[in-house]
Amino acid sequence: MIAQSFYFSGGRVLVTESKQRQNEQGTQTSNDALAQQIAIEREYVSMLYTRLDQLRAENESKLKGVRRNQSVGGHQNRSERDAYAQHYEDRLAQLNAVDHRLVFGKLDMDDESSRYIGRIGLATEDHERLMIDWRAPEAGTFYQATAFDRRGVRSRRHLMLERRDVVGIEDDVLDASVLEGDDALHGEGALLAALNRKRTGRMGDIVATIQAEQDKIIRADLPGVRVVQGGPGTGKTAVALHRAAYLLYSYRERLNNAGVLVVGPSASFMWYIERVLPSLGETGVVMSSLGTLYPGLRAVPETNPVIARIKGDLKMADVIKQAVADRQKVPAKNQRLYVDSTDIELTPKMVKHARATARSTGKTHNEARETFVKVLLKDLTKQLNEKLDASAGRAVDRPYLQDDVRESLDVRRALNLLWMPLSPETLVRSLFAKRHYLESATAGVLSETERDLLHRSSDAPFTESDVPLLDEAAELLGDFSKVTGAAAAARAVAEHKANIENANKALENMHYALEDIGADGIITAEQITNLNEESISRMTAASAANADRTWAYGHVVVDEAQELSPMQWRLLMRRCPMKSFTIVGDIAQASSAAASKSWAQALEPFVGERFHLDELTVNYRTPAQISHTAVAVARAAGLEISAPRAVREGESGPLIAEVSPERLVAQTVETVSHEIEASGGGLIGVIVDPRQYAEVAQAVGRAHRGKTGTSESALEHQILVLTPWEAKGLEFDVVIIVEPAHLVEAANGSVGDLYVSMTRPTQRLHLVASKPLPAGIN
Ligand SMILES: Nc1ncnc2c1ncn2[C@@H]1O[C@H](COP(=O)(O)OP(=O)(O)OP(=O)(O)O)[C@@H](O)[C@H]1O
Repeated sequence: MIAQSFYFSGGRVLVTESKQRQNEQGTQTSNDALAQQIAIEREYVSMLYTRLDQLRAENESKLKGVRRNQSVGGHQNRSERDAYAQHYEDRLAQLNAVDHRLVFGKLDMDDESSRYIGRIGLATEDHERLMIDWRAPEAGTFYQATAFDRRGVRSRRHLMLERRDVVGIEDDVLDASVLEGDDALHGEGALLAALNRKRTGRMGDIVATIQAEQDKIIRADLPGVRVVQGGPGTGKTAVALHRAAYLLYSYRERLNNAGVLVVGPSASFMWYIERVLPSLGETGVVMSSLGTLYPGLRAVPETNPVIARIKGDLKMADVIKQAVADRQKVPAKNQRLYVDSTDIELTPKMVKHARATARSTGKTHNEARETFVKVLLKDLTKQLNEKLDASAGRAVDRPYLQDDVRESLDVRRALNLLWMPLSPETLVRSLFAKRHYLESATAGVLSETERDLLHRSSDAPFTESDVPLLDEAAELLGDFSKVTGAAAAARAVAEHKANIENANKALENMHYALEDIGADGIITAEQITNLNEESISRMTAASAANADRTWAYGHVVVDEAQELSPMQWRLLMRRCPMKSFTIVGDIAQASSAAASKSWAQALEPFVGERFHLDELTVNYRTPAQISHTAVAVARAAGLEISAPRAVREGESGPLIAEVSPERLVAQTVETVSHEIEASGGGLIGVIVDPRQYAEVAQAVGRAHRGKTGTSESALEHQILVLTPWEAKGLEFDVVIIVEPAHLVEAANGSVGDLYVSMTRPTQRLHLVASKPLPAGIN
């Protein structure tokens, strides 16, 4: 395959040839011919943008029309119009999202036809095809055709755009006479240009330069569990997200309603990837980090790895089950209860019988409670009736008696204490805070030491490793809101009242906006409130799914999946009963204490051996010299890793500054200052062990005020100070690792965190050390 790149810049055609084939082939293409080619492409691309603008204008005007009429008419009409409005809004959002690099490829086929490949499909008003969506089957050849297997393609052209203008073209001539091997990179010039671009702190899409081994995974069928193993920088995240976009396109009917869930390790990682799918025109995907998988909760990290390992073990499912069973109590002895002024007796035997009947329903704790209460009320009423009959000396019909028993304070208190309605939060909180619950639930499962580690105060925040436990509890406890229905209804009424008040205030300010949509004077505060509440109730599948723990997704994408504990896997498997998963990760990068040792071990409890394993082998991120050193460090520590082939050579291997302990922080600050200049405004990641985090973050922040981000909510800064966990999955132009030996120490001697941190840069890696450097770095 011959790759020829031509960049057009400032009115000049710059010709570059990759692999220096130009001279060998003697195919010096004249600048005039190239300018002519670029002019042809410019004209076509300009026509595509005109069509895009036209479609936008059409959709905008249709949307305006629907909105103008939205508030009038009956409920049925309104919901139809809502559906239309939603449709136009979605389409408009998609058309707006694809402006940047709208088109990026062209195929010239053997039959003399041409196809343009872009972010979406475009056609003329007469349905004549102008551009094919990259996900369509006919676009597959753009990514898959090779000189070995041309698939009817004569030549593949990569178009490079700046704003709406074509600035370069690159042709892969699929010529079997100059076969190079099937693993050659496609559109190498375009690829390298993308890889050398400055990082923005946000991941971008790779749709223009997807490589063949990646494309095969992206376009794989929907059903089943697909694991993608790959070393650092091999494009696992990129592939996973593009696959989500592909599946949503190809299986829209099935996935639109069920939705797709994308799970990543941390909030910083979710922030890093959150723009990729919208840039591909897909907005309806639910994104969640491991800490937010339980609706309504933002869990804090679990800082103690031993606790994380204990809570991540599947044994915890039995612990939670026992914890729930422990809340279905039997009193040790008879209890005297007063109904009006008569006393009756609640015996352990009666409670055991009621409990067995309730449990045999197979319902959840909160639902089965109804049966428990019903059985006991019946027994107690019978007892009371007999007692009253005995004292009256005759049998009397007393239909009101069951109500008297139910309303007795004594009875209510007793039954509540025996089988309390519970929320998952209450169950898990008291399990860890109350010794007797903890002992009972973990007897025979955990050791005394493990139990002590789990014990904590009742006001401790929930951690990430509590999330699957809460989920497990929710599964066994069932719907808590039903039990607390009266309170919830009262809350809803109060909320509605507050909404009307807000709408009243808003109306005062909305005068002009309402005039614009032709509704001024027609709409009341009550109507606005109803409209808003309705639109909340017709939330998109994505937002509804996000708020609902029991939502069954059509597909789940798990990134950095090597970190998941068995309990986290158990939770995710519950989220997708169809077991349609894309799982990407690198077992060698695992650093969480609860992580599995292999994909087979991680998945076996849930799908047995029924998963498909793919491997990615090319490292697109890290320059070769840096990745060699990272691999050497991993191997010196006995990690078995297969090193991916790096696409690029860099300037050098890691740059090492060995200093005294007193100089460590100052040297770090100086390196940052130097790189602000040297990297020409590039993104700089300072990675430091949590124990030294505060000191380093403060020093760097003080020196570079306004430029430094030191928390997950400040990731848009040029300089980021992060722990290795937060840096997972991210990338920077320049990385500075502070005291590499500490990263190993903090991970109990494992080099996983250091290995991951060393593979974050796209350009340069600095190691600032006062302690001896770990083996493998020289
Ligand atoms: N085909 C491609 N074209 C252009 N850029 C690519 C391509 N494949 C990957 N990249 C880029 O390479 C970098 C690494 O990709 P990505 O983060 O997906 O790798 P990863 O395997 O998830 O890495 P890690 O496991 O180390 O976090 C990203 O900047 C991504 O955009």
